[in-house]
Amino acid sequence: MGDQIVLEEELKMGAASNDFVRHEAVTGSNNVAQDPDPQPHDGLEAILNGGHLPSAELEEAIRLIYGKRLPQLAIDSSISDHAKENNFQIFGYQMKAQVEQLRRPRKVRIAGIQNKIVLPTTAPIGEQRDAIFRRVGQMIEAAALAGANIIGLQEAWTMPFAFCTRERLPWTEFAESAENGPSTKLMKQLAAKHGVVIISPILERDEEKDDVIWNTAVVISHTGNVIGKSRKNHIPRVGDFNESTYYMESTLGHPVFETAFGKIGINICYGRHHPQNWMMYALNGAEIIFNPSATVNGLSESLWPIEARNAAIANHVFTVGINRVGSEVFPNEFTSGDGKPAHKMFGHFYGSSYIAGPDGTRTPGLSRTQEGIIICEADLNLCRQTKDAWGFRMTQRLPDYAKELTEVSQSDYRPKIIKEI
Ligand SMILES: NC(=O)NCCC(=O)O
Repeated sequence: MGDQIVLEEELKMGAASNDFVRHEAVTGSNNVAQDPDPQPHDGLEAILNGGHLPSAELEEAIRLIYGKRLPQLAIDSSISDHAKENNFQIFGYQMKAQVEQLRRPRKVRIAGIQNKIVLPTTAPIGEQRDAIFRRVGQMIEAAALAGANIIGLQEAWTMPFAFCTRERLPWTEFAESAENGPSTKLMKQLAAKHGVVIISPILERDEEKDDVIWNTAVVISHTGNVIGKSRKNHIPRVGDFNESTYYMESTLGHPVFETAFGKIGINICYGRHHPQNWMMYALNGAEIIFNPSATVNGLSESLWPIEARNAAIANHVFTVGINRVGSEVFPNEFTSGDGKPAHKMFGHFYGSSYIAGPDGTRTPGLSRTQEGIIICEADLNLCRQTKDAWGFRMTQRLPDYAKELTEVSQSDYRPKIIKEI
């Protein structure tokens, strides 16, 4: 309970700062006209839960949208009250498997956390970072108190998503060592204190090797040790996602980490558009694949509910889509290379984090506008059960595709299009 009182105090501070950022975002000079979604809707779940549908139709809508109505996971009222008072959501669901005779259920509570930046992007870098540390630290505490075993954070959670600016300083000051940088130190403490695995996606400065920067997810064991790291395999060159200015594609391949709670892989953001990326983590043995993201409305929202869910189905795994939330305003104008006026605001990061199961069911999403924690108690036996039922591993004909892909990837390859003569 002591923890929870600290949590409450600190969360109040975080919520107050967040309101400030939201206010800045909509009133700052030359931003109002540029914000494509100045008053974002809270999302599908707010519509479904808004009492618009008679109960039979609501049930049918839920079945059609999510696959089925998943049983809710009971969250202690002291935790959900804390969350409400401090302006973040916390929801839990269960994805069950059939009972087997020879294997015990392998229940694991998987959590995803979506957060906003706390201070304006004009604040000193150390202060911005520490304020985010406090807020996310508090949300991790809440997730752990709700029984989460593996907690995934959003892409580059320690900083504003400043890559739109193409400026180096001050943003590259957020980069830190994956092994012993400030966020890793904090995550190690929290992981050991609560016995949870944490996936901490950061901007990495490889201090051991040429000081280069990477987009990296650090995996911290429930013991508080760093198990390893995975890096972003596909770097976007779309819209304002000017990330190729800062870092290169990973050279680490598709590592899978065996944690105390299951085998996990991390497919960072833009990698979710690449089915082979998900597939390689699954082929390397992942049972849960996290997709820490930062993406905005007007670009990817129609893709978001489909991609991680489809990957769960195609690969017989659980997937966790975690997206940043809020609007971020930068001190200097930048352009999007589309002939439109220069602006200071990156669009609206629409949150909507969710968890999907190998059987194609998914949890409802978190809000499009609010910070939150989504938890799913998943029985990992469902991976093998679905594999046995659908058998994609037997029917996917990998050797044939390997041969054809080798041919297609040669520069002199020409598509085999057969035309009527
Ligand atoms: N962070 C990132 O890779 N965003 C690209 C946009 C998207 O993939 O939706």
